[in-house]
Amino acid sequence: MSRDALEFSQSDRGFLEPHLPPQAVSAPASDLPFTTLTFATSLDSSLALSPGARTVLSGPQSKAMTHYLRSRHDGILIGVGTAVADDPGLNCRIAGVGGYGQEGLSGQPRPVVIDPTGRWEFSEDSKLFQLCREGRGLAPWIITAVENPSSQKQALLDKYGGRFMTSKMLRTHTGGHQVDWRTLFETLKSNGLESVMVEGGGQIINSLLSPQYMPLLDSVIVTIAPTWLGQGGVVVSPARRFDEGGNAMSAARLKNVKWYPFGEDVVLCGQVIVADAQKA
Ligand SMILES: NC(=O)c1ccc[n+]([C@@H]2O[C@H](COP(=O)([O-])OP(=O)(O)OC[C@H]3O[C@@H](n4cnc5c(N)ncnc54)[C@H](O)[C@@H]3O)[C@@H](O)[C@H]2O)c1
Ligand SMILES: Nc1nc(=O)c(N)c(NC[C@H](O)[C@H](O)[C@H](O)COP(=O)(O)O)[nH]1
Repeated sequence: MSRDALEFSQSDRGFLEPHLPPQAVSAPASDLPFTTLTFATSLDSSLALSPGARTVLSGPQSKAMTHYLRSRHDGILIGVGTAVADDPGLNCRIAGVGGYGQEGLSGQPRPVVIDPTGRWEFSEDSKLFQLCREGRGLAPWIITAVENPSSQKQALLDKYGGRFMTSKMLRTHTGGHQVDWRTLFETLKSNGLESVMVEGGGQIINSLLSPQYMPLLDSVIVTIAPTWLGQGGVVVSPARRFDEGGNAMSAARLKNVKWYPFGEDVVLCGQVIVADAQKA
């Protein structure tokens, strides 16, 4: 068994099962993948000390939980801010998956990176491609608005079995890009991803927690670490909502909530409450 493989107990798996994509029973036909929003946060709702900083929040048990979640999803989606800040591996290191005690790549999720302008300068040295070489992870699919991405990057993706997927994106009033999440998730499903976990970062999560897109989320699993990162961090805080009378209301709330302690952290599982008017 690989020395860096992580263990996650059967009893802990049992707790999480109701919040995960269905395993054996065939789910009703849908154009959408089962989508889980999952991230680790501080007590002041920060994901990281600053946008460019890789910040460890999860303790060993909840880190193993995140890797178990990775084994239970076909895809793992992040924004380019996270790719640039973290040089992430985005593979699954649970004992018994491909590359960690088993031949092949079974149980390894497909990394999906949202990079509208092609600013992720990845290379052979990026952790993700190192893992591909070691037979411990899949190459990424990069969702971009760039019509002709760099041929050097294209060649690297071709070499490891990744790809660019060009998607039309709207521009926001601040000059940013806005992917149509429904179309994107449908595309991921039609390319074979039956389930997707979204890991962050802040901009991606805040976007998905807008009224238009939150109906796309099937499950929410949040690790809360007993620490305050302080002001200036990358914060999960979706845009404020107002009712018909113009009064401020909460942006989103969970139902069917369960809390599980994992070491010093607590893991919150639930489903976003969606009003009838939000259902497409
Ligand atoms: N604690 C955790 O669980 C966790 C998880 C992920 C990332 N992080 C941290 O979060 C930080 C990065 O977060 P961030 O908010 O700066 O970056 P991000 O990962 O959310 O990426 C932001 C970029 O993604 C693209 N993007 C985001 N939303 C989009 C949308 N709706 N449509 C089209 N493109 C979109 C844009 O190019 C944007 O610049 C890093 O420090 C990372 O370490 C922490
Ligand atoms: N669950 C969780 N706890 C954390 O404390 C933390 N910082 C992240 N961050 C998620 C983000 O997506 C990171 O980029 C990947 O966690 C890096 O992934 P690797 O370990 O390199 O595979 N996620």
